[in-house]
Formats: sequence, C-alpha cells, structure tokens
Amino acid sequence: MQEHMNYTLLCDFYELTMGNGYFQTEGYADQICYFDVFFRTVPDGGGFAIAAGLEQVIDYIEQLHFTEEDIAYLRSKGCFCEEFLDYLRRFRFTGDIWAVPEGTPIFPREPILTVRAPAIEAQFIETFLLLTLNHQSLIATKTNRIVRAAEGRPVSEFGSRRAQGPDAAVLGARASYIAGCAGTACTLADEMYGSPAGGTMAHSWVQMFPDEYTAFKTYCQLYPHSATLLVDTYNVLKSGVPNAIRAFKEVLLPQGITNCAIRLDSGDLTYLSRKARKMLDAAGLTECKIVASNSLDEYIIRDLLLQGAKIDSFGVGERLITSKSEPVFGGVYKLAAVEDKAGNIIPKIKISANPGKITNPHFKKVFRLFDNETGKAFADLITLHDETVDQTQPLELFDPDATWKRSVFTNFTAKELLVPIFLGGKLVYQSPPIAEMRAWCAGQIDLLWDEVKRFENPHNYYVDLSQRLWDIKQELLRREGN
Ligand SMILES: Nc1ncnc2c1ncn2[C@@H]1O[C@H](COP(=O)(O)OP(=O)(O)OP(=O)(O)O)[C@@H](O)[C@H]1O
Ligand SMILES: O=P(O)(O)OC[C@H]1O[C@H](OP(=O)(O)OP(=O)(O)O)[C@H](O)[C@@H]1O
Ligand SMILES: O=C(O)c1cccnc1
Repeated sequence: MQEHMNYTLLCDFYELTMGNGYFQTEGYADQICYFDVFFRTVPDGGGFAIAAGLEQVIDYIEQLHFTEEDIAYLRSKGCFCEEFLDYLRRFRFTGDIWAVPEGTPIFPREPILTVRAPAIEAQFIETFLLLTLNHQSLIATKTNRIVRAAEGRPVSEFGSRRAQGPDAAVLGARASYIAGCAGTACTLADEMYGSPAGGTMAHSWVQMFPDEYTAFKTYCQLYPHSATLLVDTYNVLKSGVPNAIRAFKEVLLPQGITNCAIRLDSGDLTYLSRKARKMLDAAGLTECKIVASNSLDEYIIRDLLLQGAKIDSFGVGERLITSKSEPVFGGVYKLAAVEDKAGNIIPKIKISANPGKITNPHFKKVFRLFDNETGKAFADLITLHDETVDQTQPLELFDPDATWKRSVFTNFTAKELLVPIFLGGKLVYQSPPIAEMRAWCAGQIDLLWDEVKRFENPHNYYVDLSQRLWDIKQELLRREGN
C-alpha cells in the first residue's frame, strides 16, 4: 500500500527520457514551467465530477526519492547520462502546487491542480498525479451518483472482492466515503483512512450450520446490536424472513433490542422487500431495516425506489468500485506556460483539430461564482493568475465559444477554488480528516442547482474565461494555429 511503497519509478518511461534530455540541453534543466490537470468530459454523461485523491498526491510528492537500486536499474537501461543519474540521487520536488480540496465538485476544462516547478520535476510527476486523481475522482463521481439515487438512504461500499487490485479496493473505498457512502466493507480502508468498516454476513455462514434458523440465532447471540441476517440462501419468503423473525424474537426482543436488519441479495428486490416489510411489520418488528444488494447501481436503485421498494439501505460493490458503466476518468496534464530568465510568464497552448481539446494557456486561477440570493453556484470563471473578481461591480460573462452569448451578473460572491498545497517544495496544506472532506463534498453539492445534478442530459454548467485570458488564447491560436 502507498504508505509502505516507494512509488518514485511509477512513472511513464518518457518522463525520464525527457528529464534526461532537459538535463543535457542548455537552459532547460531549470526551466520553470506550469502544468494544469483538468478533465474534458464528465463520466456517465453527468453534470459534474468530484475531485478526490489529493492526499495521496501529497504523500507521493513528500516521499519522492530515487534509491541506489533505482539508480542502478536506470543505469542498466543504457540511455541516461551519469550526470543525470547523479542528479536523480538528490532529486526532490522543489516547486509549487495548487489544487482543489478533495470532495469539491469540478467541471470540464478547468484546472483542478496546477504545478509550477523546474521542467524535469514538473514533467516527472505527471503519471502518478494523473493516475491518483483520475482513479479516486472516478470512484467519487460514480459513488455520488449512486448515493444521490438512494435519496438519503445509506449506501455501503461492498466492492473490494471485485476491485481491480488492492489499491483500487482500498483507495476506492476511501474515495467512495468522501463522496457520500456511509461506510465500507473494506477493513483496511477503515484502518488506513477512517472510512468506517462494517457489514452483514455471507451465504456461507448460513450454509455452514445445520439449518438457517440456527445460523441466524447464533449470529444474533454473538452480535445482538448489529445483526443483519442474509435471508436469500434458500427461499426468502418461505424460510429466510420467517427464520429471521424467529431469531430476532427469541434472541433480541427479550434483551429489549429492536434495532436489527435483513439483507436481500437476489430476486426481484421490489417484490421481495415489500413482502418482507409486511411480514416484519406483522411480527411487530417495525424497526427492522431491509438492506438490498446484488449488482446495484444508480439506475437500478432509482428504479427500485420508483417501483415502491421498501428498502432502507443499499450495499453496492462491483459497479461502484470499478465504475463499470464508464471506467475511465480522462484527466490530463498539459503544459500551460513557461517562465523566461527574467521570470516573465510565457503562455503555451496545445492546438487540436477538435476544439474541445485545445488547452487554456497561462498560469491561471479558478473562481466559483455564487448567487447571493439563492446561495447557488451559477458559473466558474477561469482568469489569469493576477486577476481578481470585483464583487462590488457587475460582472459580464460570455461563452468562450459563442462569444455573442453574454450575461451580466450582480450580487454574487466569488470564491477561489485552488488552494496552495506546496510552495517552494514545502507542504503548506493539511488535509482535513476524511469525515470533514465528506461533509464538505455534501455541502458543496447542495450549492449546485438540481438541473446540474440530473443523471441524464444535465444542464450545462458554465465554465467561462476572463476577457484577458480569452484574448491571450485567441492570440496564441492565431500565432500557432497557422
Ligand atoms: N425490481 C427490480 N427492478 C430492476 N432491477 C432489479 C429489480 N430487482 C432486482 N434487480 C436487478 O436485476 C439484476 C438481477 O440479477 P441476476 O440476474 O443475477 O438475478 P438474481 O436474482 O440475483 O439471481 P442469482 O440468484 O443468480 O443471484 C440485478 O442487477 C438486480 O439488482
Ligand atoms: O453485487 P455487488 O454490487 O458487487 O455487491 C456485493 C456482492 O458481493 C457478495 O456476493 P458474492 O461475492 O457472494 O457473489 P454473488 O452473491 O454474486 O454470488 C454480496 O452478496 C453481493 O451480492
Ligand atoms: O458485509 C456484507 O454484507 C458484504 C461485504 C462484501 C460483499 N458483499 C457483502
């Protein structure tokens, strides 16, 4: 796991060959440059994504170092000069990083992390930054859709066994908690990151005993305050629910415990939950909760609730932990500017035949604009690094592609999204406890309009450019695009 691993060589090999190249090319080794991390489309056609993974980026940056074994390995590749290998012995990150806090809703094309550092350092960290932010933001974004579909009912993350490897399980559980899961079945995610671990029982527990009732009774005796009995091993309505009722009545009720649950893991979850609810209520177990699982996702959960299922909470595994419907979060790392010897910032652009892939040049800031009357966010504004937004003056925003579409806003508050994380190689940010990230995430999503939160065809939230930034972009397009 991350804490015990040296991930320095978890980079694409070209980061090293470029680094060696910059090192040997006069004037490039110390070239200060700016890179932005941003993404282009929200997975699943959603209206926004959730940023996650920053704490692991911080750990990585702090741990960055090449061991003598790493140097020997790189020497064996035969393509790095000795001076560069010697430089790698002393390699540390000395630059600046700004990023959006974890749990923040984010939108396409805006920087969610910016690096300012000497070229070799800034280039070297690309792979790990992207893989970490892409993975956790993907799982956080998917989880949040699932959690919103559950309309306030707790969702537990059950996916470790189907995750694509240990990091995907543990860090996925971490991201899912930030994005709104109530907890996880992953014990290590609790120990390492504080995402609360808990769970029910497997079919094997029920199969292990001579009969279903004995399995339930034994479990209730062992865990009277957290008994969730899995009722679908044999026959839900004919044996599972009746045996659960019997065990609850014989073991829990005499102790005054009414807090209990059953889990449904197959069949028609609406039909079975409605029938089970009636049986539990008729037995006086009105406080007994019904948990549902079995290849759930946001669409099935929404359907179940529309059908009138009597489900109190959900366990969601494979489709959450793998983000099965859309398993790629396309965050990219693009050069936005370099500094000349005098420290002037020279903006850089990447041009593409696809206008959506043209980058926003320069060292930038992102402001989120909130309407003072409703408190809701209505647009994000990307500006140059030295611009401020004057909240006392009307602000004209325009569509960066269809520039004739303009609106003037008054009575708003502008909040900067990116906060300093490293300055001069020194960590200046303390990640909040994970429960605070989770509360921050929920609070920030509350500030988005419902139209932006639709699962299908959401309202397109505006991410606009300041006039100065737009002018610089157009100038670069004219200069470089011909
Ligand atoms: N009422 C419902 N409406 C929509 N989807 C449902 C409903 N009930 C269950 N589902 C979903 O339908 C799928 C059924 O899965 P599957 O074909 O594996 O059946 P199963 O009943 O789980 O069988 P098995 O006993 O093999 O596990 C699951 O994704 C489940 O969440
Ligand atoms: O379906 P998921 O969303 O991934 O939720 C987790 C699943 O994991 C367990 O199943 P198990 O590994 O025993 O397999 P099975 O129930 O599918 O046979 C559990 O009973 C859930 O069905
Ligand atoms: O605790 C559970 O019920 C659980 C845990 C992992 C996978 N499926 C179910």
